[in-house]
Amino acid sequence: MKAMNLNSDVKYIKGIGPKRALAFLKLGVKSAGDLLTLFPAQYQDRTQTAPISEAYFTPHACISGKIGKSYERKLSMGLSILDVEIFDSSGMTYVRFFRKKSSYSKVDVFASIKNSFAQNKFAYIFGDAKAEIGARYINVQDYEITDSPDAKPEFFNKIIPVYPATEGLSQKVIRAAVKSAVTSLADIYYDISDIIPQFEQCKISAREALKKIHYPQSMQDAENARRAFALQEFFVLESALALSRAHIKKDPKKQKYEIKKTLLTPFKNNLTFEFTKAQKKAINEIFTDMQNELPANRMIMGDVGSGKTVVALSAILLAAENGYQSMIAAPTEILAQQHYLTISNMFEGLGVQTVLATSSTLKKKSDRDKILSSIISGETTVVVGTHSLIEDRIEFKNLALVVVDEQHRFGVMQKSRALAKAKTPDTLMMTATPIPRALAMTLYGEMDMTTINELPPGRIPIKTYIVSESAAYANAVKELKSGGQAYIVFPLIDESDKIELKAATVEAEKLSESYFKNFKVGLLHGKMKPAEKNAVMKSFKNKEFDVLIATTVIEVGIDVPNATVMIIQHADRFGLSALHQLRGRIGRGKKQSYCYLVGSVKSENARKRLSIMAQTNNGFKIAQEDLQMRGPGEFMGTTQHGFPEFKAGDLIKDADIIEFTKDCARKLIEDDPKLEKSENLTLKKLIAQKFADKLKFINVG
Ligand SMILES: Nc1ncnc2c1ncn2[C@@H]1O[C@H](COP(=O)(O)OP(=O)(O)OP(=O)(O)O)[C@@H](O)[C@H]1O
Repeated sequence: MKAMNLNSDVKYIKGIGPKRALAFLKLGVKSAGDLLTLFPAQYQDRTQTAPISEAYFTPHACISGKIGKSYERKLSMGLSILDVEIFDSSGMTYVRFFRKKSSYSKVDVFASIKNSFAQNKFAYIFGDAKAEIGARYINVQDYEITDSPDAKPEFFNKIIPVYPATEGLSQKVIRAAVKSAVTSLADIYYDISDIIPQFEQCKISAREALKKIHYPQSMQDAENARRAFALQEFFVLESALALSRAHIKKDPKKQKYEIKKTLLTPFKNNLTFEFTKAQKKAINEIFTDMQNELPANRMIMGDVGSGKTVVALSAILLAAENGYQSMIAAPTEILAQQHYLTISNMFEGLGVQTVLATSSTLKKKSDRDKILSSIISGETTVVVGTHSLIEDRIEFKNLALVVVDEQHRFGVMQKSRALAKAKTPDTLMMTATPIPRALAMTLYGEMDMTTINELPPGRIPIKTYIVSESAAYANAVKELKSGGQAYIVFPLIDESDKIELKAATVEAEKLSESYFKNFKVGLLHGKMKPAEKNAVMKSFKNKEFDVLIATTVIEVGIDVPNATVMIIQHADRFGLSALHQLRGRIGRGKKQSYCYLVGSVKSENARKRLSIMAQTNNGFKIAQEDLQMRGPGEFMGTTQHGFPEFKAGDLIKDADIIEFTKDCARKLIEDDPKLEKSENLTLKKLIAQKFADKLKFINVG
C-alpha cells in the first residue's frame, strides 16, 4: 500500500474499503485528512471505573470485574437476552445483551459474546445501569476483555471519543480509522500556529490540538484543544474576510456629496417626530461614510420597529441633494410596495420622483417602458423594488446609493448583484435581526456596523400571552371595540396541505361569521397575486378592515401603527425569529399592544420558545436564545448562503477568539495584502481550500 497522505482516499485505509467509504462520505469524510477533523460529537468519561455497588447511582455505568457465569433466556417475539455475571470486591452485577432473531442473519451474536466473556477473565463495561423490580443489570454499550486485572485496556481508563453516527459505521470502525489517520497524519496537517499571535488558553499548536481533541486526558483538555483548533479556523476565516475587505476598498468612488440641506431640512421639518439619539448617530455615521473617498459599506442593525427606514431615507435624500439616484431593494413585493408608500408620503412636496419597480408595475409594456426610461434618463431619483427585479432589469443614469433591506434574511458574504449597477456605489444594508456582536462581525465581516439600540419614545412594550384560541379571540374583540386593529396569522393557506392545520382561507370565513361578525375581516396569503396583496394591505392600513387574517407573508416590515393585536395560531410551529418578526408588526404606535400565542405545546423546545416570547420583547435576547437553541447553522440558514461550517469553532462560545483573530488577521493582511510571503503560503492555501468557491470575490490563487 502507498504511504498515506492528507489527500488519500479513505477507502484505502486498512479496514475501510469502498462500502464503508460511502458511509464515511455521509459524514463529510472523503480523504484521510478529513478523518483528522471528524471531531467527536461527544466524549464518554471512562477515566474511572466505579465499584459495582455504586454503579446504579450514575446515569452511565463504567465498571470492571471478573467474569462469572452466563445465562441465556428467550423472551417473546424472537427476542433473547444474555446476562453475564461480573464480580468486584464490592459486589456482583449482571451485564445484559439483547438479540433479536433474524431470518437474514446466520451469525449468532451471543456465541461470540459468550466466547469473549470466558469465565475468570476480566471485563471492562460501559453502559446504562437499570434497576428494575427484582433485577439490576447494566445494558452494555461497549466492553473490553483483558486476561487479567493488571493488563492495560485500550478503550477504558481514559476519555473515549464518540463520533457522529451514521448507518453502516460502528464506533469501533470510526475510532480505528481516525486513530490510524491521527497516528500517521496529524504531524503533517496544515498548521499556521507560527503566524497567529498567542492567545490565552489556545497555546498549543493546531497539530497538537488535533490529537488532543480525539484523545484528551480530561474534559478541560478537550475543551482547550477545541478552542486552540478554533483559533486557527477563525483566523483563516477572518483573513479571508480581511482579504475581501482590502479588495473592496481599493477603488475610490466617483460620487461626491455635500450636505446642502436643500432636501434634508424640509424632510426633517415634515416629520411628525424627532429622530431618536440612536437614529441621529446612525445618520451621522452614514453621512461621514458617504463623504469618504471610498464607497460606504455599512450594515444598519436595529430591532423591529426601531426606525431604520427613516435613517435610510435620510441617506437617499443626501444623494438626491447632490443629483444622484438611489435604489431600495426589498425582499418581498409587499414590502417594496410599503416602502414606496412610506417614501411617497414622507417625500411629499420635496420634488423627489420615486417609482415602484415590481413585477406588477412593470407588467404592462407601456408602463414598463415609461418607468424604465424615466430611470435611465435620470428623471426618476429613487427606485423601489424587489431584490431580483432591480438586479436583473434596470439601467440607471447615475446610481450612487444602494439600500438593501435584508430584514432577517442573511446575505452572508454575498455581494448583491445589484451593486454591479453602479461601479462603486455606497451600500447600506438593513437588518431587523439583531445578533450578537461577535457573530455579526463574522457574518458581515466586510461591513461597518451601526446598531440602532433604542426604540422611538412612547412605545409601550407589547404584552404577550400563551392562551387558548377562544381567549385570544375574545380579547381581540375587546380591542377592536376600542378602535384597534388585529392580525391573525396562520402558518398555511389551504386545507389541501397534508398536515391538518387551521387554514387561513377556511378560518377567515368561519371567523367573520362568528367572533368577528360585527367587524370587517380581510384575508392575505402568499398565493394571491401581488396586486391583490397590495390592495389588501393598503385597505388594512386605511382601516377599511378591522381584522387581517394572514399567512406569514406579513412577517417582514409591514407597518400599520394602529394594529394593536397579533394572534399567532400554531405558534409552536414557528421559530423564535419568525415569532419576533410577526409580533413586531404590532406595538408600532402609541397604544398598548397584545400578542396572543395559540398552539399545542408538545415539545420541550416549543414550550421554551413560547415562554421566551412571553418574557421579553428584546430582539437581541431573542436572537441569542434562538442561536443557542438551534445552533448557528440552522439559525442563519447558512447552508444556502455558503457560510462556512466550523469543525471546532463555536460562534457563541468563542466570541473572544473571533474578536482576537479579526484584529490579527487585519494586521497580517495589511502587511501582506496578497499573501505572498513564504510564511503565509499555508494560510493562503487554507483560504483557497475553504472559501475559494464560497467567497467568489476573493481572488486567491
Ligand atoms: N424617532 C421616531 N419617533 C417616533 N416614531 C418613529 C421614529 N422613527 C420612526 N418612527 C415610526 O416608527 C415606525 C417604525 O419605523 P420603521 O418602519 O422605520 O421601523 P423599522 O426599523 O424599519 O422596522 P421593521 O424592521 O419592523 O420594519 C414607523 O411608523 C415610523 O414612522
